[in-house]
Amino acid sequence: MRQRSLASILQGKDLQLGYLKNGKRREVLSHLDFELFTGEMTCLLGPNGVGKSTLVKAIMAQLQPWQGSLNLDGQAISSYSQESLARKMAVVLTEPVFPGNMTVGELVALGRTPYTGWSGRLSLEDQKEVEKAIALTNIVYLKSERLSEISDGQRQKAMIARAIAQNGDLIILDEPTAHLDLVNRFEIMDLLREIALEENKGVLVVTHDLEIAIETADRFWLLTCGNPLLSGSPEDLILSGEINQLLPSKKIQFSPKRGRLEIQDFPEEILISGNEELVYWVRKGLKKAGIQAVPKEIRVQADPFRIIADENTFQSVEELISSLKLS
Ligand SMILES: Nc1ncnc2c1ncn2[C@@H]1O[C@H](COP(=O)(O)OP(=O)(O)OP(=O)(O)O)[C@@H](O)[C@H]1O
Repeated sequence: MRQRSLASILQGKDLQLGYLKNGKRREVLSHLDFELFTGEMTCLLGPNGVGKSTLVKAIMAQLQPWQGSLNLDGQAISSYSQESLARKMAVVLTEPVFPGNMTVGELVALGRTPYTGWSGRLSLEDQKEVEKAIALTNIVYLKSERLSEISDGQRQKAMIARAIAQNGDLIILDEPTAHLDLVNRFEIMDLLREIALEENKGVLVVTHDLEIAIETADRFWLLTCGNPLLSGSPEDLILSGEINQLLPSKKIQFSPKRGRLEIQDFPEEILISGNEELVYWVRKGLKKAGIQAVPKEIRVQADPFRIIADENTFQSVEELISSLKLS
């Protein structure tokens, strides 16, 4: 079993961030405290507009904090030169910004720019780092493919390989799974966690994928309007109920039992008996169909699947709903 070796790589203390608009200050985040560790994947979650990308901009040294301190590896981020910052930290943003005729191999090699200087010529060591990044992300077969001729998921892996080739201690990704299908979203997040663990890097992922993040992240940072940043393992935040800070509507809540979001107004008054799993899905079907009451008890049987209601037997949830709607 692999052991995580955690070391604090990024620290924010009493941070205040915002923008100047028409000469006026517009504060976005204040009194922000956090610590990011190598050897684990941290997911930053929060509603639209709360300031996640603003925080990423500050970490990338593109936005100067109005107050507080922001340190990378014990040194103020603002004191790094662009080149030395690029050797410490790699960033993957959502939108593809590289020309479509560039090959995957060329893109990953760009990760070595902080080391190659203006010539861009790769040393043997640079080449080794590029190969290693390509192998780690399982895209060896894509090396000669053009960016315009591969899928979104493959391109995202190539972008991650470029960040790995940069070989800093910290990788930051702003919504790396946007536009990807479910399987690719899982795969990318799983890959990022592997990299954090195997390569002992700090990985910070901004994401809206709560359920995938629960499956893959070691730590959550929850950012909600007007509250301090909440940091903890997903499991602890679920058990304490603090995860619901992300869900301002009482109607949609996180179900600790099911490990996912659920609409809370299930018609519990409908009596359904049988295997818990089967009952759950029958109840869900009735809820979605807007059926609030049925005359008598409903029984659900497994092997073969049957729903018995009012002496009638149904072979599917759909059949039951059609019959209830007609009665
Ligand atoms: N360049 C800018 N100038 C002024 N205000 C900005 C600027 N960029 C962002 N903002 C404002 O800062 C606030 C936070 O924006 P930010 O993009 O950080 O949110 P976010 O949490 O990343 O949102 P999302 O989940 O939608 O990506 C928003 O109200 C936004 O309008």
